[in-house]
Amino acid sequence: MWGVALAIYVVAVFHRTSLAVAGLAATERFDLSASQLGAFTMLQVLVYAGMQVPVGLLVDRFGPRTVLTAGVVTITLAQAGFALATSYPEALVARVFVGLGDAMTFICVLRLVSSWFGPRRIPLVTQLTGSTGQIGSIAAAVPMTWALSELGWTTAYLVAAATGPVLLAALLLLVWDTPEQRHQRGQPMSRLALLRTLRASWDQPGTRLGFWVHFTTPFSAHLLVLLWGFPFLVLSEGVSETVAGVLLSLIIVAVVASGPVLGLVVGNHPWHRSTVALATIAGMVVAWTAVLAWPGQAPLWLLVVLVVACGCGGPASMIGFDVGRTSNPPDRMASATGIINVGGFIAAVIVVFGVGAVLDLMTPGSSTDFTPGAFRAAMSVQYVLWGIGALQIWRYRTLVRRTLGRDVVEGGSTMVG
Ligand SMILES: N[C@@H](Cc1c[nH]cn1)C(=O)NCC(=O)O
Repeated sequence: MWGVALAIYVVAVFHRTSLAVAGLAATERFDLSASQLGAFTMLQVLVYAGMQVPVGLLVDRFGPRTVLTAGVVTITLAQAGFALATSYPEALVARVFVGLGDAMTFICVLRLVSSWFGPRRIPLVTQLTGSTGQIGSIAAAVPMTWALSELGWTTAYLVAAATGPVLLAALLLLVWDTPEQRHQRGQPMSRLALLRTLRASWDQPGTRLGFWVHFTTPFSAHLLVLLWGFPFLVLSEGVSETVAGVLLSLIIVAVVASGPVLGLVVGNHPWHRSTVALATIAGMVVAWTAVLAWPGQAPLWLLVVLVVACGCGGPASMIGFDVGRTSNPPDRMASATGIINVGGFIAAVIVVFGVGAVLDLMTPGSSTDFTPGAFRAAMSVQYVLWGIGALQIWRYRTLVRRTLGRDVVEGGSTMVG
């Protein structure tokens, strides 16, 4: 069951990131400007984030199997549509539906993990799920580059979409909502009741703690991988483009390698989950401070330390989901997961735009010849988010520790009420 759910998540991450290496091909095929190309990713991510809370509510109501089925069908048809699109509007609509299908995946997989595994195993399996999922983005890089050049746009994307029917068959055959029930439905709810459920999830200090953990831990890795890592390393730290590429790939290696370690630590010491999150944040702050304060260009070993520290932030963000799980009753778990997942998205958007804005401010005219000084100031935007996030984590961890006894948390049980 978990293998099938995990494969669906890996493929969703693949579809999500499959445009990253196809930018040039997309520009030629649809005759796009740079901002039109950016709109693909922006729209897809916005839909993904905007759907987190509604999808969480749908999972609580209809069960993960049903919503995951809808997700696989949606993302497969969307990717097939993207393969066949011949105009910019058609391709844009296809990317919107890729974001929609993607939004239906992760929450369902986490819900299945919490129904199928024992409380002590859940943190480790959750981490393995998150880390393994990132393999999808590796598959979307090298094999997709090859497929685009050898098979061409339409065939490459159609082959990617062809995984859908296979996954759908496996899902329908093997995935049940719980070991006892094929479908686990929640109560039908009026709009008012839905709002009440959301309110109740948000009112739980544990959901807020999860939100702030997910807000504070992964944005540094997103900042480097999504946009600014490459120019920062090349223009400010003076490494070659090849070394910059290797350092950015090392982030994914750190994500995949540190996930299981964090899962084991958190599974064995659930009372200290937020301490682990805070320690990971402290590690990133120290590494960034050393790099930014280093006179001139930082040595390579320090840049390696930096990317590894940032990579650990991805798995640390999964602690947020675990806190949300143990702070909410099962029938509200998915909506709490949706709320928590939005935290990481908000922080990533703020930091990517914040760094861009400071770079623009520090660089006269419309030049993109950013200086090391401009990069130092721009990257320092992160301290504001770390500061706010760490304070909120501290605040809500104090509240959660008052609400949930240590024995309850260490028993790994899901809170009821
Ligand atoms: N925190 C990420 C997943 C992750 C795990 N390890 C590194 N990254 C997350 O929230 N993912 C949501 C999704 O839909 O992928």
